[in-house]
Amino acid sequence: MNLIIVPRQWRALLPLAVVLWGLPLVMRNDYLLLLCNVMALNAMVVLGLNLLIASTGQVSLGHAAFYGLGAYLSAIASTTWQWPLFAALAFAAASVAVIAFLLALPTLKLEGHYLVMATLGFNIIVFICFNQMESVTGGPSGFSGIPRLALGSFALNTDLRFYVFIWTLFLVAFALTLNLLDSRLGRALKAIHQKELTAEVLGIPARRYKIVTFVLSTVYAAVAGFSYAHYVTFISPKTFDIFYSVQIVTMVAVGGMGSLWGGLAGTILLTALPEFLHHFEDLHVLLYGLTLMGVLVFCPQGLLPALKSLLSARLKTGGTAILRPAGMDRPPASVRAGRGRIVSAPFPAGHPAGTGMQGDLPALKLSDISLDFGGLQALNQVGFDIPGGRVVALIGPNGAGKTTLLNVVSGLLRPRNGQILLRDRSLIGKSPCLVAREGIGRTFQAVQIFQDFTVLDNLLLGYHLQGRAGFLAGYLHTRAERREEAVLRDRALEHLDDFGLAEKAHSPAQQLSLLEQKLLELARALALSPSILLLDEPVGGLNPRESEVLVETISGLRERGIGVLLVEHDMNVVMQLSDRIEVLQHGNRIASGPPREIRQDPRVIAAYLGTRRR
Ligand SMILES: Nc1ncnc2c1ncn2[C@@H]1O[C@H](COP(=O)(O)OP(=O)(O)OP(=O)(O)O)[C@@H](O)[C@H]1O
Repeated sequence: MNLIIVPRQWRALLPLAVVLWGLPLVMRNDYLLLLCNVMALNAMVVLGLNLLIASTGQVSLGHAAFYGLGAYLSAIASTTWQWPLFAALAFAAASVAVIAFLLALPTLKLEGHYLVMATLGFNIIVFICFNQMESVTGGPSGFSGIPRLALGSFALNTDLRFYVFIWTLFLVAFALTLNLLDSRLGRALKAIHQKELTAEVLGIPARRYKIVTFVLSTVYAAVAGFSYAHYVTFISPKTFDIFYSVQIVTMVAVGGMGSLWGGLAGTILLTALPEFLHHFEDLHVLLYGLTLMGVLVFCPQGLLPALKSLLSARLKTGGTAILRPAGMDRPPASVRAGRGRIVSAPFPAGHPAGTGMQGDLPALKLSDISLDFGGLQALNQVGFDIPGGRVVALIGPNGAGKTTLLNVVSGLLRPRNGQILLRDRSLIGKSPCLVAREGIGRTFQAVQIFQDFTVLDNLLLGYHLQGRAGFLAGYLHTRAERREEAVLRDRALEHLDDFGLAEKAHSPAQQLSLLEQKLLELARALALSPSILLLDEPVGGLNPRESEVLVETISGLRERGIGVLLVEHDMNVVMQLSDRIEVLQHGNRIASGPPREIRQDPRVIAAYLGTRRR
């Protein structure tokens, strides 16, 4: 096997393909062949559902309906309207995609499990339609006379031929899905799944991607439905009821939610199990239930992830696991040597990096921002400017409204009234994703690093906006997509080096010390090429020596013309870093001025400095 031309993510797929294609040579049993064909159809629907779960964390309880729509629409097009099979497939897939889009549009706007409810309801409605629209669907008696699949003049009219066709189709779909998840878009989708708001402030359009992924996942079901209809040549509503949707979700849950390989394992197990348990006659339902319960109780994360954790635990106890090296908590060598400051240009050419105007012209202008949480006035007509190349500190006692103001600026909260202008462009009403695109980067009070991503992948999320490759390029891993990814990786590695993190580029981010995580989060925000950076308690939790590293780094941002809005409780850091200090108390701006004035302002001393914990 030439590992150079086989993409990394496909390497495990090749042995699977060999096993699947070789199986009919040893398995000369028509019944088992039929069972394998059913397995492949289920695996196709599960693959689509797993793509949705892996990338957005959303679950659908309506995939049986999309499977059924694929089957019925292609049956009607090819039988009633006498369309060629290829046209029937295109019609069925496109119609399902449009229906899924219309369903996702209002549903995915809402947070939580509304998609589950909506798809459950949708499945019930579609099932009723299949039964009631007798003149079109044949009603409960079913739809017969569907033409068999054929590739040109080659009819797939035996179980064996269909086996080769459907498993090959599945392997292709599996390979393409692995490609997608391994691409820039796949990285963004996984980020949405884990921390949607963090993904949004990095400029990733979470809602759009969720809708596209949902639509794509239903197309897998439609293609499986098409294959099923033209394999069995007769369909009836019973096959596509809500129980099939539940069965599909169970296969995903048993295998491992969001794990493509786990989904395949779950499908094989749950398709084959009832057939083998039939030997136990009346006991088969009980045994099936016990097996399901056993898997879900002992491996709640699913079979494959459980197996993985078991193997890695074994490796660790055997002393072969990669352990965190001693001294990991110390700042990286480059940082210790004073290289924590950004020394090389982290901003690519052609991006508006550092276009915040230097001097005292405002890059960001906040006016009369007010916001209430129910009866609590968190911000009351707050307004000030942040010039490019300056650090403006926002201080105030706990609950003064500092984080709320950062959330308003970054689009996470919408103020009751007020205006936010970034170089004359209003940010009011813009989503966090659009605000990020306008050139506002931010870090969070509690570090928002994707713990199980590598350090490099975390940083690459900050470069998402600089990529152009879409879903199709991700699926096909086109040459342009690979080239673009390579450029972004080089850029990210260089940027990591500026922060002394290059050596750990391929380590999981959870292995980083707090200082390193904070540096990574800052590096990621800077990867957006922001003109304004919002920093929420950047030195919180760090010791004085570590704080120094960050102070030096933040101070260096001035040279780039980046305007910084710094929320910080550490007064030494505030006095050291800021060009101007804004003071909030109970959502009101009570003072503003250079550090030496604020230090002596009696209102500030009374409101904040006098009451702060020592
Ligand atoms: N989502 C929310 N819902 C209701 N009240 C909120 C919400 N977020 C913040 N608040 C309230 O708004 C006020 C301002 O909170 P905010 O977090 O902005 O304060 P802060 O100045 O950042 O405080 P700290 O220094 O402790 O982080 C507080 O009284 C807080 O309890």
